[in-house]
Amino acid sequence: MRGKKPHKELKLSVPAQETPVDKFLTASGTFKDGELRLNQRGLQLISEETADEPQSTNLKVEDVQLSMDDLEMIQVIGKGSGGIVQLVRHKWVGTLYALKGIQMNIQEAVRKQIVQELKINQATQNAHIVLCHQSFYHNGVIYLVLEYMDRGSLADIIKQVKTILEPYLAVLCKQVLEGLLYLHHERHVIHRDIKPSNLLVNRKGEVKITDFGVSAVLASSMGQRDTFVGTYNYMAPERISGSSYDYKSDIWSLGLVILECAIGRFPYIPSEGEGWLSFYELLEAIVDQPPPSAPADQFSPEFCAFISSCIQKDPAERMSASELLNHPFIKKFEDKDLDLRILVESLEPPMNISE
Ligand SMILES: Nc1ncnc2c1ncn2[C@@H]1O[C@H](COP(=O)(O)OP(=O)(O)OP(=O)(O)O)[C@@H](O)[C@H]1O
Repeated sequence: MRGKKPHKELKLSVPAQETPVDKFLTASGTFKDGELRLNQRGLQLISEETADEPQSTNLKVEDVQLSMDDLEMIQVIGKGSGGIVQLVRHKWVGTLYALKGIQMNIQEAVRKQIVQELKINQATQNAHIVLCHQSFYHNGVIYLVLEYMDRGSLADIIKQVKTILEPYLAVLCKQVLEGLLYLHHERHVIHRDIKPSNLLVNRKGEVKITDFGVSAVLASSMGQRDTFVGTYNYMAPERISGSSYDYKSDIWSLGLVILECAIGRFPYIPSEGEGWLSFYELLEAIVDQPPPSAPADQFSPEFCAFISSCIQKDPAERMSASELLNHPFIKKFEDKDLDLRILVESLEPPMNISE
């Protein structure tokens, strides 16, 4: 088996229990799961105590509720494990949105992800988190109306530029850390799926975190009870080995992403001339091998130290988001007035859309 090409993205789908969709639908076509109500007129979260009371049809929405009829489809811009993401335009106002549709084939794990994503999105407002304007349920699909990030994801960017220089990495990383600081400290949320395709960029040079499908609100300590549907490449060793984990698992993932952007390839490589034997071999490498590091002959001491402060196998040795925001690598470029716009303007946008 040796000599095989490395897997690009290793994904594992856990077998899930199917529950008939009508278990979650009321007679009026409202998707209902615990404290969550979602229909064509929008989303409502109600407290657990009132969850079993008769349904109020009076859903509260902040603004005028969007429906499918208001949106003109432009094109598909992405595909994730939950469904497709389309670029849409508001027919009357002209605003562009990314419409993420999640098919309600209603497997237990998928349903949990959606409910989680809706709850976290509903409560989250930060300059470095992709805004979810609204959500609605339509014909068996749950839709999230997301802020459109017109330069796509970091995965799209590194496909084009191969590597990103340290000064830009510092600016980019600072924005992700601010998003993580908000999630960890203010919302007590572990994102759990920080990876290049979940860090989105716009033409203003803003970087924002998205995709809360597998995120978790940390109560006291987090065990290994959750099933995970997604990419394992960026997963921290303590999560792979089933130990308890916390916010620091996001820091590990961020470190790997930033190192990947710097060196132009996923940091774990198989031994010379050999491919990964299997998905499990990579997981084993993450758990058993020393963590990857930035080559000292190619990068500044500050950058190497920053990467090492993130990619520590012992989570207690990893810095927190707030500590990393004060790291010399981030500080070094803070007063240089560097704008990520300069980098993104030189790139091909994922598609040509005129607003
Ligand atoms: N708000 C958005 N603006 C612009 N593009 C987006 C937006 N949200 C998602 N996309 C694009 O759609 C792709 C798919 O997103 P999605 O969150 O469904 O899955 P993913 O993170 O790529 O994969 P997975 O579901 O396996 O985690 C993203 O990689 C990105 O390119």
